[in-house]
Amino acid sequence: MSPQRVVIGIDSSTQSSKALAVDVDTGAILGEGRAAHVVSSGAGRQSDPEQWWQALCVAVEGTGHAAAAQAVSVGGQQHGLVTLDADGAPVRPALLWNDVRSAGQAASLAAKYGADELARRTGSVPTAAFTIAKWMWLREHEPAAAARVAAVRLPHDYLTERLTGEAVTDRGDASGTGWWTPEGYDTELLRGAELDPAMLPRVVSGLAGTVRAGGPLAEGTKVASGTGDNMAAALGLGVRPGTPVLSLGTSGTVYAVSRARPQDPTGIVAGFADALGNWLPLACTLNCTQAVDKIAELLGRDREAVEPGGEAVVLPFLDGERTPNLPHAAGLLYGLRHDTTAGQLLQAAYDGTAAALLGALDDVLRAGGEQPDPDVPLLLIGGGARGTAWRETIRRLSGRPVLVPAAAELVALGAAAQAAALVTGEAPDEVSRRWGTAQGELLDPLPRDVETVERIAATLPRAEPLFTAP
Ligand SMILES: Nc1ncnc2c1ncn2[C@@H]1O[C@H](COP(=O)(O)OP(=O)(O)O)[C@@H](O)[C@H]1O
Ligand SMILES: O=C(CO)[C@@H](O)[C@H](O)COP(=O)(O)O
Repeated sequence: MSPQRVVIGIDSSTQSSKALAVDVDTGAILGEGRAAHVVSSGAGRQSDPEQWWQALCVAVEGTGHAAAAQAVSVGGQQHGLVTLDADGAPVRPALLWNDVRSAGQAASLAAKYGADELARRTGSVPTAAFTIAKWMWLREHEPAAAARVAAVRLPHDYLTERLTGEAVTDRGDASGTGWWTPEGYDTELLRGAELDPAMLPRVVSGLAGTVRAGGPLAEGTKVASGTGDNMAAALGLGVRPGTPVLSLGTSGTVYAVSRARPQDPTGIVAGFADALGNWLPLACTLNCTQAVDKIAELLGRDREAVEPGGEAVVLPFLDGERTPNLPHAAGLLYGLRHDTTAGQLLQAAYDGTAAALLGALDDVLRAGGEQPDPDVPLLLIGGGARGTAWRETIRRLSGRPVLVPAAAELVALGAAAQAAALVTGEAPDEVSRRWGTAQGELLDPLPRDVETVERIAATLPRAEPLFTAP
């Protein structure tokens, strides 16, 4: 019998690091580790990159297979601005994807270059989430810190560099910066943002380097390029173009792999690259599982204790919002009556959250050149996909069949597939398909609850004046 071949895939997401040790030949999960991250509250959202590295080490050790792993790869939360000084130490905490303080800088980019032009060049009209807006915010608000910056990284680049010593990124995560184009970094946009391209990592695919001494893994272990967490989940599912995916995590995302390059000038759909040679049109909400959990907590109810009926509408924009692009919004409850129950209010929070994502689903497919087909199952992933109330809400508001993969950690699995590809020579998405990672429970379609969808859609424009900048 040939010896077992093991790889480790890591998901460094907003709330935590998760690592899976996976058998390369069978896809069996041999061990799992995790460690929580601290995210700042109040004005802005920040995390200390050093803390991600410590969490990665704990999670990798928690798999119980760190020493045996033949290869490793990191999927990470997208867009975050990691700034390093000349010694490679963080200049300040990373500005995260859900920090909306950079909304003004995103708006000024659109005003300067035009939304059409930005979408044509970079695939996306940047919102506050994009790294370029964060860099501009830093230069404006903390010039002394910006002046000390010698290198700019994304979260997964930073971790790959801690593992290997190599300053590298991949096309998928790079496509969320706002300065990447398929031909390379956009030097004009970088000049406008006063960022020296020499401070950016090289874009690689496949092998990023090997593990250097001092971390949780054996020296010389192969390290794959890694990618952004949504690109990693797409790889982890092995999805083919046109299959829609909806992810319920800290962020809500809806996306599909496409062969055509998306360039949506409305800004609803971000025109990301996937981690291979295709594209990943994606819409993202800032408020997803945590907003619903917060409302359940305020109501003093278990997150599953929903009740049908009533006419309440919750626009769950607790952190401001990105889809729709309302960075200055706050949460709103409308339609309260004497007979509204707490369970109905909680259901309204699920509905408002899901409607924002599902409303962008067809836009995502069309941006990638696909015709939406309501009979194609929607793949439902992320922590929220474990919950019955979430599943039923998505079924009812989408009217589609919903497939919930049995595998829970698809970002870590996608990273593991990248690592396994280095061992076997296969393409990472072929590895995932061989592992059968998308298999799971297929839930039949429910009749679409058009009344609720329309009630939410009608409330938003009426509330919009409340959501503009004070
Ligand atoms: N059984 C469950 N039912 C509903 N929601 C859940 C369940 N387990 C976890 N969650 C939600 O999943 C979220 C974490 O999702 P995850 O995809 O791991 O997040 P991240 O975006 O940080 O990777 C938590 O905020 C929690 O609300
Ligand atoms: O900003 C986006 C996508 O554009 C987010 O999806 C981040 O990538 C964070 O992901 P999670 O921590 O929620 O997985």
